[in-house]
Amino acid sequence: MKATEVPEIAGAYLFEPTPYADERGFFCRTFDVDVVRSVGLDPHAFVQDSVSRSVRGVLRGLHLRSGAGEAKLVRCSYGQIFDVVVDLRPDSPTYRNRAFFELSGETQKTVYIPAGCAHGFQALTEIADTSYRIDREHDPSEDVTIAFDDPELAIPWPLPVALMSQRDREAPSLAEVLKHKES
Ligand SMILES: Cc1cn([C@H]2C[C@H](O)[C@@H](COP(=O)(O)OP(=O)(O)O[C@H]3O[C@@H](C)C(=O)[C@@H](O)[C@H]3O)O2)c(=O)[nH]c1=O
Repeated sequence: MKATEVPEIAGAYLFEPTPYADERGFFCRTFDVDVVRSVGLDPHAFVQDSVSRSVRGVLRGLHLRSGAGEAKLVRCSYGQIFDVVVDLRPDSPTYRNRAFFELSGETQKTVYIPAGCAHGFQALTEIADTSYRIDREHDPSEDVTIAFDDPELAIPWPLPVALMSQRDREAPSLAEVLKHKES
């Protein structure tokens, strides 16, 4: 497994596994304590693993966590997603940068997203399963949502939006979220 820095987002990493393919399909390691530790992350920090299933065109996000935030490992375990990270840490050298990834069940790449960044994705295949590891227990009272179509962010979502949660549909703009954060 290879770990590389994500140039657009300070402290973010991309983990690329080496799949072993044969006539049955493939085998591939998706998490390796030694590799995670080699880039300075604590592999034992992760406390919850989750998966979401989405149908084609579903958009989830952009989500941010208030308080201490939440670092996460994100991987598309089946299908394909267009994945988006936005740096919203005011003290970061890459503040307000965006990064885009194509994650898929074929490559099994994992993105490490530092706390303080917003995250969202769109499902590109009929079914797309997205797996997470998070470093703090989920707490819905800390959920923050930013409009997926915020003009300042101008994210090039590849497909028309098929479905979104009510929370995501009603999300405020980035400017409103940042104003609230500062007050
Ligand atoms: C995210 C999450 C949700 N839930 C519950 C709450 C709710 O009843 C149900 C669905 O939650 P949501 O609608 O928030 O799920 P979803 O919109 O898929 O939220 C996810 O979006 C992507 C973009 C992320 O980055 C994730 O961290 C997470 O915020 O699952 C948990 O129990 N644990 C969790 O970690």
